This record gives sequence, structure tokens and C-alpha cells, in this order.
Amino acid sequence: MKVLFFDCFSGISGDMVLGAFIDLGIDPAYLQAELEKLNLSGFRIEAEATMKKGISGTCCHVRLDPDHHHHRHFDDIKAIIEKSTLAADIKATALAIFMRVAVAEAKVHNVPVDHVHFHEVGALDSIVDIVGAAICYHTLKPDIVYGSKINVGSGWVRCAHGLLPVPAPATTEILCESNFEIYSNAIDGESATPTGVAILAELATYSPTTPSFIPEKTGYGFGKKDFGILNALRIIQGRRSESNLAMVVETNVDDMTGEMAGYVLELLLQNDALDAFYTPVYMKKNRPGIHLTVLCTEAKLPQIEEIILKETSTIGLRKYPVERTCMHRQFKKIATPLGEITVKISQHGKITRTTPEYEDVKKMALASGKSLWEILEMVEKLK
Ligand SMILES: O=C([S-])c1cc(C(=O)S)c[n+]([C@@H]2O[C@H](COP(=O)(O)O)[C@@H](O)[C@H]2O)c1
Ligand code: NI
Repeated sequence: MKVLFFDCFSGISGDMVLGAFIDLGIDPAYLQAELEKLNLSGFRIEAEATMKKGISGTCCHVRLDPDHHHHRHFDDIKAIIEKSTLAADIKATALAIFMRVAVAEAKVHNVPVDHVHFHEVGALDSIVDIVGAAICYHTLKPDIVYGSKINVGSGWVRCAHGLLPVPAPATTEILCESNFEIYSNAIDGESATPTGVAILAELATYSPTTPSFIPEKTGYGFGKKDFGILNALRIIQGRRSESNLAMVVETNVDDMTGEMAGYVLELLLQNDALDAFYTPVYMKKNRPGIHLTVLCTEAKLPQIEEIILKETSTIGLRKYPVERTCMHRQFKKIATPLGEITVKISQHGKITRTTPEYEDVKKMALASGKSLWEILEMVEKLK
């Protein structure tokens, strides 16, 4: 399973994303050729292998033709991407990233999304950064992408609107629609831009701590500004070996008491069965009986077999290997007016589901006198 981890210790911008992907091994000539499928002229990708603060990495420059003048609204950009000859998955990812920027700008400037205006230079630069990031992502084909907390910087940034507070209003709106944690450390200026944050929010799942995986290589994409500290996005590529093989153990019994049946199931689950359950069946001589199914790892099989043979009335069992598809799970604590509660974030590709842990919900309901429904509703609004 291929893992990418975006380490945003000095923020993230569109150029930094392209630089880090190129440093990880994406060929800039391939990237340029793919971008030409947009049928736009007036830009060139230049990847400069360089050193910053003693670290070697890549600085990606999107060189723009100075006499290229187009005022573009979001609906023009949508049309350019849709009409291009890029692969369908690249188009979909690029449009989703652009949509995050457009929705944020629309909210900040109080205009309809389709009318969000990208000034001429920024429009082409954003198209190259965003479509480029989508090309790199679909070329590397990671099974999962994680992103760290984002160091957004501090102070003020000068742009077309004049001086804006950091993080810039559009960046902040994009962040409000994601669950990434932000902070500011050792940077006076803007280190996270709307384009960078939109790419991260679309491609990555937030991981408050470094996710567990085996690192294999790193790519450093440098930012243009000098903050005094290393201004780079680091993408760490690695792998995670997740055994998806398990064992199923089964048996049918018709001569056990209900009390014994309950006892065995509890014992199996206490002894690391991944799952254990009964199905009612009719057996030989029309006797009502129970079909026991246990799921366990191969390592636990001897222990599970022993419990079944020792504690049930069976004189034999069946076992066979099965393949499982498991969502990646991580846990995080969120603050509520009634105290902290643990939520489980289940992730598989682009599917993400956040659910409160039942035992915490139960405790909170009992302690507060509120119903389970009220606690679940409160958490739903906060997660
Ligand atoms: O051009 C516009 S409308 C604009 C809006 C905002 C707001 O926060 S609103 C911010 N900016 C700044 O422009 C640069 C470029 O950002 P990219 O993401 O396109 O690289 C950056 O400093 C933004 O904060 C522009
Ligand atoms: Ni703006």
C-alpha cells in the first residue's frame, strides 16, 4: 500500500507542491507535456534542483508569458479543464481543487461562485499549479495521502486587495471547510496560500501526528520566500504492509445450553477474535442448533481453535483463509461543551467517515442525563 505524507512544517503553496512532486521523481518534461493537453499557451514549467539551508530539493517556477492577458472567471476555468484532453480522473481532481478555491473566494468577496474572478497572471499560475498537482497525484497513484498540521505563518500579506491578515481570508475559508489543524511558528509572513491549502484539503486526510508507515523517499519543494527557516514542503513517500488475510473458523452445534453459548462467544472476543457470532440453523433430525463463525488472524488460530474445542460441545471445526478490505482507522479527541469525546476517522481512498466512539457517547449521556440522541446530535455538529 503506497502512502504519501505531506509534511507542512513551513506551510504549503502550489509551487511547493509541484516542486516536492518533481523532487520525488515526477519528470518535469512529462508534467509539461500533460499540461499542454489544456490547450493553453504562455506558460512553461522550470524545475530547478537547488540547495536551501543545506538541504537539496526542487524549486518549481511556473514561467508565464508576459503578454498573455486573459481575465478568467471560474466558469471559464471549468470549461478549459472540461474541454482538455486530460484523463477524466485528473480533470475531476483539478475541478474539485479549483472548486474549493472558488467557493472560498465567493464567500469572502460575496459573489456567485461562477463569477469568482481570477486575475490574468494568477489564473494561469493557479491552473498550472492545480492541474499539475492533479497530474502528479494520479501519476503516483498513492493508496492514501496524509497531511500534517499546517504552519500558516503570521502577520500580513500584500496582494491585489492590499494588505491582508495571515492566513489570508480565502485560505482561512478553505481551511474552515477542511479538518486540518493550523498553527504559526517561526514565520513572519504568508506560508500557506489558498492554492496550496486547497490542494492539500482535496488530496490528503489530516493526520495530527506522523502516520505509521515505512518511509522510502522524500521530496522537498521549496517556497520562494525567505523566512529564515527552511521554507519547503516535504512529501515523504512510503509503504504500509497491511495484511488483509484472515482466517474463518466455523462449527455447528445442537447440544449446548444458551448459557454455554453466551460464555464461549465472550471468551472468543476476549481472546482477540476479530469477530465472533452465531447464526440459528436447523441441523440433522430437525434439531434447532447454532452455527458459530469466528474471524481471527492466522497467528491467533491455535488459541481460537482450542477455545472452541474445549468450551463448546463440538467434536470438529472447519477453517479457511479469507481476504479482507479494511478501512484505515485513526482516533482523535474533540472538545465538546460536555467534555472531550473520541471520534473514529475511517478512511478508504476518497471515502472518509467520522463517527463518535459509542462507549464515550454512553458515558457522556449517563453523566449528563441527556439522551444518546442528544449527544450524537451535538457531536455531529462539531466533527
Ligand atoms: O486574488 C485574490 S482575489 C486573492 C484573494 C485572497 C484572499 O484571501 S481573498 C488572497 N490572495 C493572495 O494571492 C496570493 C496568491 O495565492 P495563490 O494561492 O494563487 O498562490 C496569495 O498571497 C494569496 O493570499 C489573492
Ligand atoms: Ni480574494
